[in-house]
Amino acid sequence: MKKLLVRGASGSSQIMVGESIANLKRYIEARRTVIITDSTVEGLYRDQFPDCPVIAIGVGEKIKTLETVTTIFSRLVDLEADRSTFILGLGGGIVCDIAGFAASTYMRGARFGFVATTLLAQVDASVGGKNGVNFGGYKNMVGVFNQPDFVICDLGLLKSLPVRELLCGFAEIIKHGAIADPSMLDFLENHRDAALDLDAAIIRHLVYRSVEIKAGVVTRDEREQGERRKLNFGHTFGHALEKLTGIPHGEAVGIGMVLAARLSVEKGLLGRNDARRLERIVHSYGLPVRPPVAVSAMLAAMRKDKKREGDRIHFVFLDRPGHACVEDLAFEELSRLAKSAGIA
Ligand SMILES: O=C(O)C(=O)C[C@@H](O)[C@H](O)[C@H](O)COP(=O)(O)O
Repeated sequence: MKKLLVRGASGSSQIMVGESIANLKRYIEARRTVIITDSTVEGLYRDQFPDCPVIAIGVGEKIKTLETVTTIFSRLVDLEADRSTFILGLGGGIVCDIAGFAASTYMRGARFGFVATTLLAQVDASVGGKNGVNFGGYKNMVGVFNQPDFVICDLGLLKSLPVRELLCGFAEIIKHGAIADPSMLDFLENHRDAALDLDAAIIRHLVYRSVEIKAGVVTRDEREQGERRKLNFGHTFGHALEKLTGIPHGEAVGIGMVLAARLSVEKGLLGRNDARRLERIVHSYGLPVRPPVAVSAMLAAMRKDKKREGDRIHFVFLDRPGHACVEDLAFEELSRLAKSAGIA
């Protein structure tokens, strides 16, 4: 097991890559803990849960709402949970986002931690202290920055993931390589089969390196005033796609990265071959690379993105493989770029 630290205003968060759910009792006091999970994870791992009350929510992006949080609050009240109660989110990105938000707001804040059960949650969603829910169909519109005490990334749990869900996690791993580490892109190309087979050493390296990159960025810019915006590479198009089509987050981000790379070429920042290479990598990890809806519709949906400021948005480009830059861009300029790139 290897540990990494995220330092935030609300405290530090210990990310344990390779720790096992079997050791959970070392990190929590079962008699003071309430577990928030989803029905799928409960069905798979209930026998490995410590002996404490369980709140099981439904599955899928559609339940990432304030209504679900309200249900959780009612259950916490019924259970007589108080501020000394520890909330353990045990599941994928949606469970972690909701559990972190419920914990951060229940009685003005209870302590919380996560066991991240999906690849996407381990390399991205559970790390960094963004907790929240969707609102009005738009992604993560209501939430808080608040670091979990710990995150357990049990790599053994990944074996039970449906393939489509596993591939979504690779989208965020590719993103970390694309924005911060060119050698990770080489690694992803050279070890594709082993990575997809969840070879222990390869997946440990990819999860650890992803968390290392993200932990560094978040520690330097927890509140997303500058560098953290780079973690949104592919997400401006991605979130619009999720809103319009309901495709899973990782697939939307994969397509979003391909589009953002093409706009980076159009802007004269990135070489055409580098954009094509990124597209090949995304495709080779079984992820779609073409948007199922018109880019013009995505551009319209982006106007509701929470990163929008007036008629401008912070858009993440690549200026070389393994390096991102952020520009404050007018929507008009974004449309013009998309048109001249031939994608709108
Ligand atoms: O942690 C971040 O910061 C990120 O942007 C990482 C994203 O991959 C992640 O999907 C995040 O939840 C998106 O945040 P949002 O603020 O764009 O909703």
